[in-house]
Amino acid sequence: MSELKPFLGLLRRHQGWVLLGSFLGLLTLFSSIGLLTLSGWFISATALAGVTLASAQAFNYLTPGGGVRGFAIARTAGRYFERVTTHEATFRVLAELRSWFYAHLEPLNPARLRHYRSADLLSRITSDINALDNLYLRVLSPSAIALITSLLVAGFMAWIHASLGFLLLGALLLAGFGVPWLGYLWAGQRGAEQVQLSAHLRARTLSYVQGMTELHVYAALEREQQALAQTQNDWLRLQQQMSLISGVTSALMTLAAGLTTFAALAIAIELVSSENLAPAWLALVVFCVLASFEAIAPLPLAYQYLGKTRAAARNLLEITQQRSDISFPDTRVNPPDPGQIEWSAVNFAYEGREVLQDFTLQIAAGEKLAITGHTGSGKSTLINLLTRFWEAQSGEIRLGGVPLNHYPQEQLREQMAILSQPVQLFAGSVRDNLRLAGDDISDTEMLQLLQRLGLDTMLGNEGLDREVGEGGNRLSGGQRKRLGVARALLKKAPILILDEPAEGLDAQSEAQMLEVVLSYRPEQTLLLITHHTQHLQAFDRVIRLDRGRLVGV
Ligand SMILES: Nc1ncnc2c1ncn2[C@@H]1O[C@H](COP(=O)(O)OP(=O)(O)OP(=O)(O)O)[C@@H](O)[C@H]1O
Repeated sequence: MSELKPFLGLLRRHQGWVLLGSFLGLLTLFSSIGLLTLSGWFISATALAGVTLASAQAFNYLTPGGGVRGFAIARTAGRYFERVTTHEATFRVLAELRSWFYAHLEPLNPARLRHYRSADLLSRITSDINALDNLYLRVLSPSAIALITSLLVAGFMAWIHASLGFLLLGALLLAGFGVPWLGYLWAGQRGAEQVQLSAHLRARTLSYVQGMTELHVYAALEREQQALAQTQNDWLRLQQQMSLISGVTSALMTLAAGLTTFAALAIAIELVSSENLAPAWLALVVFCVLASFEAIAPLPLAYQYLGKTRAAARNLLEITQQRSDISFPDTRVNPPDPGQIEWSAVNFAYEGREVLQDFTLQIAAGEKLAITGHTGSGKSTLINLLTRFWEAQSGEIRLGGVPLNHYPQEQLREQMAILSQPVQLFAGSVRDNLRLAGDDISDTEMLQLLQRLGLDTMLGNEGLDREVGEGGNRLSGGQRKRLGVARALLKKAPILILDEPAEGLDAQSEAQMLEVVLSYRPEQTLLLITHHTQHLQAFDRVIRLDRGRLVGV
């Protein structure tokens, strides 16, 4: 259970709401038991009082009647406020959990996250975190309430007669521990399997939806649908097994309540016969015993799903306990030569696969440099190292004359505007996407640049409000690229890095785009990665990378 410890710490931060919710839960349960107990006594006492005229006149109807009404009101109001506060507590804890998880996820560089699928990470941040609401709402608070209630109600019964007290305490402890424990053991690994299977189902569904065009084209739709249906069936089978367990444990609880009530009735009849108990108390005992089982009724379901909660907790901790291998200092640096880039004897391998060998290159501030080379020769890797998404195994990279690892993360990001491969556009308008480059960019500036890049016709009547669709899917490949180039150009940074900006562009659009890129910020250092060797005459230098080494500098 150690995996749940960090989450208990998070609960403590909202202990006011947590305790209030539990207190109201306790109050509601007492009102409910009190209502049934007092009603049982009131009905039988009233009936017995009516046997003779004298006893009927002497009987006080008002106080117990008021008590019944009081309990009924307290139960209704208590239930309402208990729901409000426990849900408030849960939502606060969930919000805290999401921020906590994201705060741990965000610093993990792509190198750390490469083994996770994005649908898997999404699943952790949504359903795994949601599964943790079971911990407070269904496990901790109801268990504490059940224990306190069992002790108090059994104490009350013992006050009536010791044998009734022992019977109720024994039955509540046995059923309250035994049945949930049985549910927990029986569910076993099924809860954990549910977590893995639903993440798998989500990832599979996502890739099915995203890849529908390819699946259609390759006539593989049916095969993928069958695989998806198989995963879904596995998931449903697991759900059925869990439903069977909850059905059986809930039946056991009802059986335990029935048997205990029956035993309590037998004892109470004996006590009434031996005149150790007033006859009117017979119904009180029966109703009180029956109602007290309400305290332990929710426990089996909670403990049955505890395995799921634990698996969700482990999933989250697997991410949050990772430390980024790349750390950034806090103090800003003062680069003497902003825009200058220098790689000195850099060696780099992805998990043992060598990409850069003794790589040395200097780019002067303001220089316009194009890097060409075969696919897979390591061009994009240069960007991965410059952004510190990955760290070189040896050698040094300097930016503006300062070692790269001396830059705080924010300052490092300020140094570069990057068009990555593939370009990432966000669902929203053209303006929303360009705004990422800076909040202070005016519409006029955006429109002028889009016009220079030949993108003004794409805007149509909507202008900058034109929606680009999810991932830019309402734009053509070439329009997406150019919009990405525009965003990179709009960012005021000493260095501009463009990875394959000409991909998907015809020769004329490519020449137009390069002309804009070279002239938009003349003082900016430009590092262009491309397979296209035409239109590079205006660059200061064109170099070629071959299997991680420079050739033809
Ligand atoms: N995240 C990664 N993990 C493992 N290997 C990688 C990773 N990224 C790239 N590689 C490998 O590193 C080598 C260099 O990749 P890189 O993307 O730098 O090449 P590139 O020259 O930019 O290729 P292209 O022109 O096709 O974009 C390739 O062999 C590639 O398979």
